[in-house]
Amino acid sequence: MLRWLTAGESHGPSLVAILEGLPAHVEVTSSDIQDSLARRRLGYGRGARMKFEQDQVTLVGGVRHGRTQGGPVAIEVGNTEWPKWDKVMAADPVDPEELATMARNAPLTRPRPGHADLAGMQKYDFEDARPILERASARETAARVALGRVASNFLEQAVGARIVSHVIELGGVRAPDGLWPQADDVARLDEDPVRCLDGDTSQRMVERIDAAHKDGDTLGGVVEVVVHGLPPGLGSHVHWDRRLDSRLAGALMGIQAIKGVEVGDGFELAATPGSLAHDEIVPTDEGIRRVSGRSGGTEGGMTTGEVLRVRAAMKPIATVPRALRTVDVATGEEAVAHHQRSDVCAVPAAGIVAEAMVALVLADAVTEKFGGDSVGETRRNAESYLATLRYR
Ligand SMILES: Cc1cc2nc3c(=O)[nH]c(=O)nc-3n(C[C@H](O)[C@H](O)[C@H](O)COP(=O)(O)O)c2cc1C
Ligand SMILES: C=C(O[C@@H]1CC(C(=O)O)=C[C@@H](OP(=O)(O)O)[C@H]1O)C(=O)O
Repeated sequence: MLRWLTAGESHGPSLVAILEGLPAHVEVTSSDIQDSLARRRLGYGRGARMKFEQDQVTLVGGVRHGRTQGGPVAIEVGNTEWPKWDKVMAADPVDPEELATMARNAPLTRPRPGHADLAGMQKYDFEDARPILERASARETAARVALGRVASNFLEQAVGARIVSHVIELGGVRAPDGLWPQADDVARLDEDPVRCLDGDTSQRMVERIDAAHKDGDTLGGVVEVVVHGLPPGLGSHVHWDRRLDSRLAGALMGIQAIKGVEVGDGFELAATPGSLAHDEIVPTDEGIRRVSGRSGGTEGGMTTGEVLRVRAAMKPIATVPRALRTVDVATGEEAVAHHQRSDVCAVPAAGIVAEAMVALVLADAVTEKFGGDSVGETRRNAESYLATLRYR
């Protein structure tokens, strides 16, 4: 079983993340993690902060000479903007007179609709939205992507599975149906401004972002995560919380701003007759296969061994430049929501975060099915399972 946690605030000194339960000998380096974090910063429509801030990775524990040791992996993602926030976000008390002179520390009393601000202030008893928004911010997804890279190295080394995501819809512009990336398409997708496989659609998505930016508006969209090379039988039909689709859906819904998840053709299947909705099973030279991939590679809460495909729908960025109405909680009067800067659209980045969440769920399912205290042992267990499958 894998366990993982993140801690840290958006403008704190760093984010920290711990992953426990991985076997020894998973090859991973700080530069692998740095590469994955750089991918999360990509994407047309992200705000100024993505350009001036850097992620500084330190592997604090669990890895020696490029390999895991079997203990918890601890990663720190430092934030180069910290010196500007060292008083406002200090852990220890700061002289209130000094704080009072800092514009950055002015209480945020006009909660932004679509954010955790108001419900968080009510729940945690704060008159200032700062302590809420600092932890609610999607800055935290950097820590998840760092852990996700360790998990995805494990998946590739243990069972040969490879993960790739792409943007299939952005601001209402939709890519043609049926386009799925191969694992080797990652570099090409990373070069596209919106990580879309289809060049014409990508161009229209970029134009839509430009129009929204000009209008003081923001956009959402849909990402799809595709995993090649998974064995059949990860997850289980026997109980709701062991079903892989349930675990994937929970993990994806746990990403900031994700409002819907589909497995395979998801909602479209609900409108399709049964004769056309399922993936027929046929004998082939490579063994028993499905003729289509509508189910998204799971049946009965288990992987089928076909391509896994899950989608996540992201709502538009909530800090809308064209100010939304709110209430100033200091006065009780009508007001407009706080806005300093924000992304116009972060759908491409959400795809990278979704890859990380899928990697963590699958790595957990692989350790559960195959066990192993070294990655070699996990691999041997997986190979022996595959070799003895009666129906393949
Ligand atoms: C990668 C990523 C980047 C985001 N960037 C912003 C942003 O710049 N501004 C903003 O208002 N919300 C941004 N969000 C969404 C917020 O973090 C916030 O959590 C969300 O709007 C609240 O949604 P929830 O109700 O699903 O938690 C981003 C989300 C993700 C996944
Ligand atoms: C910092 C990151 O994303 C931030 C997520 C975010 C939000 O409200 O979620 C708001 C923006 O931050 P700020 O309000 O400070 O401009 C984004 O830049 C990041 O992804 O590393």
